Order: sequence, then C-alpha cells, then structure tokens
Amino acid sequence: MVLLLCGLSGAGKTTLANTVKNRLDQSGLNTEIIDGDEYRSTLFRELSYSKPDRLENIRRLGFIANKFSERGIVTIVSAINPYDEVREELKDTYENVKTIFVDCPVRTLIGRDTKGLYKRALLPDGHPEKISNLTGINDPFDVPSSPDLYINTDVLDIQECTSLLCNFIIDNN
Ligand SMILES: Nc1ncnc2c1ncn2[C@@H]1O[C@H](COP(=O)(O)OS(=O)(=O)O)[C@@H](OP(=O)(O)O)[C@H]1O
Ligand SMILES: Nc1ncnc2c1ncn2[C@@H]1O[C@H](COP(=O)(O)OP(=O)(O)O)[C@@H](O)[C@H]1O
Repeated sequence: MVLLLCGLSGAGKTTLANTVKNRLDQSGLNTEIIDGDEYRSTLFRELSYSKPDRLENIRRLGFIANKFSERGIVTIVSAINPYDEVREELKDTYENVKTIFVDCPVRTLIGRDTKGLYKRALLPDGHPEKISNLTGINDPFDVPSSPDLYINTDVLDIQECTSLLCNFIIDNN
C-alpha cells in the first residue's frame, strides 16, 4: 500500500509519517517513509519547485514507493504533492495508492513557520530573501477533491492524527 500524504509545508506530514511508522513498526507492520525533502536534498538535487519539476519529483517518489509496496511494506510518501493530475496518475499506475490530505489553514502555518519559509514568501516584492514560489502563498495547491482520508492538524493533536491514520492503514491494508 502506498499512502500519498499531501499538504502544505508545515502541515505536519513528516511528523505524522514518523509517529505512524513508529506505531506500525511496534505492531509488526513494516513501514517505509519516502520524504520529498530528503530525496530532494540527496538524489534529486537538480529538481526545482517549478511545476514540471514538482511533477517529476512526485513521479520518481511514486516509482520508488511502489517498489517497497510491492514487497508488502506500508509506504508513506511525504511530500507537498500539489497537483491533482500527478496524484491521479499514480493512483492509475500503481496498485492500492491512497491519497491522504494533511490539511491545515495557512494562518496556522504562518504561525508555525518552523523553517521560516512563510516569512520569506510574505516579504515585499524585490526583497533579496523573498521566495516567489512557496506553495499556498504564491504557488498553487490543488485541494484534493475526494481524498481517501482527510486529516486536519489544526483541529486534531498529533496523537489523534496518528490514531486516525494508523486505523485507516490497518483497515485498508
Ligand atoms: N518554494 C517552495 N515551495 C515548497 N516547498 C519548498 C519551497 N522551497 C523550499 N521548500 C522545501 O521543500 C519541501 C517540499 O518538497 P516536496 O518534494 O515535498 O515538494 S513537491 O511535492 O515537489 O511540491 C518543503 O518541505 P516540507 O516543509 O516538509 O513540506 C520545504 O521545506
Ligand atoms: N496535529 C499535528 N500533527 C502533526 N504536526 C503537528 C500537529 N500539530 C502541530 N504540528 C507541528 O507542525 C510542525 C510542522 O510539522 P512537519 O511535520 O515538519 O510538517 P511538514 O512535513 O508537513 O512540513 C511541527 O512542529 C509539528 O510538531
């Protein structure tokens, strides 16, 4: 099974992927995390945040994830994954792919801003530190129209989110 955790930066994808992996590992279910940030900083360093490169990133992450999934490993892809077209493409291409929308309102994300990206995206035009393509601020995010699971990290705490996703995995694996 492949779980596409998609959502804006800071929504809680990485945190949730890790807590879910810990819990599933303890219950004897092998789990692998394919994290967009990790692959971008190692294997995919040439990829930018343009639309074609984001699509390419997700295609590659999906390909790798499917290899694990084929071996019976619960595989969590943690990436912003902003475009509906490539989420649907992965669902059509591989077996048992589920979309998990990790949602959180932008105003909360601006408050969290653990990486300082929102502060930089909201700088005035022309500022040397400004980011001009941060998803949710000045770059698009297609809200999943019918995700297999919806998780709102503004409303549920980390434990509640973890239980929700673990139960979903156990029910659908
Ligand atoms: N402009 C811009 N837009 C979005 N994200 C940015 C950007 N610049 C850097 N980052 C950092 O890159 C992480 C997103 O990488 P992903 O591979 O998940 O992105 S994507 O799925 O290809 O859109 C993302 O990680 P997360 O915060 O874990 O989501 C950011 O840390
Ligand atoms: N319910 C929640 N689920 C997951 N993370 C949460 C939640 N509430 C707050 N957070 C916090 O949000 C911050 C960003 O989480 P992170 O996992 O790095 O997001 P992402 O991988 O989506 O960029 C972390 O400091 C995390 O503790």
